[in-house]
Amino acid sequence: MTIYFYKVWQPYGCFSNFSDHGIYMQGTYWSTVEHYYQAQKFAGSTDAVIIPVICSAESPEEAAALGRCSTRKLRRDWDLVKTQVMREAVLKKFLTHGDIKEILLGTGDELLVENSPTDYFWGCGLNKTGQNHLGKILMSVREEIRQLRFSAVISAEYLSQ
Ligand SMILES: Nc1c(N[C@@H]2O[C@H](COP(=O)(O)O)[C@@H](O)[C@H]2O)[nH]c(=O)[nH]c1=O
Repeated sequence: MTIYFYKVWQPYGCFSNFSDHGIYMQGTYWSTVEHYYQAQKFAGSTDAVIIPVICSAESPEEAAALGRCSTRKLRRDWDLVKTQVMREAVLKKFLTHGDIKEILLGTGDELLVENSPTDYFWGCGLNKTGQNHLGKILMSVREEIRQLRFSAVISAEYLSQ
């Protein structure tokens, strides 16, 4: 059965990048994945001064509004790197917070879909034809964490022999 998620207060809200799960990335604490992701749009760009402002935004909504401001200059390679930037942040989130890691692993092999009515890149969009890149990242992070756990069990068994 497909698992749809979107807003933090809805079922599986911890899969949203707006969920209240902070991460350390590059020596800095980011209140949510969304804060980090929006700030990375400006890394190395002439508008990089906005990065600390986004980092200290009061909420993920405010961070997203700052990052989406169309008058600021995005880094030139943003379209090439944004999926990797997002994956690294989402992986860090689930490695940092054990409770939501178990929720993610508990979804087994179910299809995860960000049910955004407006976003056809990260989500599935209103008519469900979107690319669902956030759902795909979550499923790949789930697989990576599963493999890490499997390797740890095998190592422990080997050491105890
Ligand atoms: N969850 C969620 C959203 N979705 C998130 O928005 C981000 C994409 O931003 P951008 O690349 O600037 O279009 C990405 O993290 C996606 O998961 N947007 C919202 O306005 N509200 C929300 O509750």
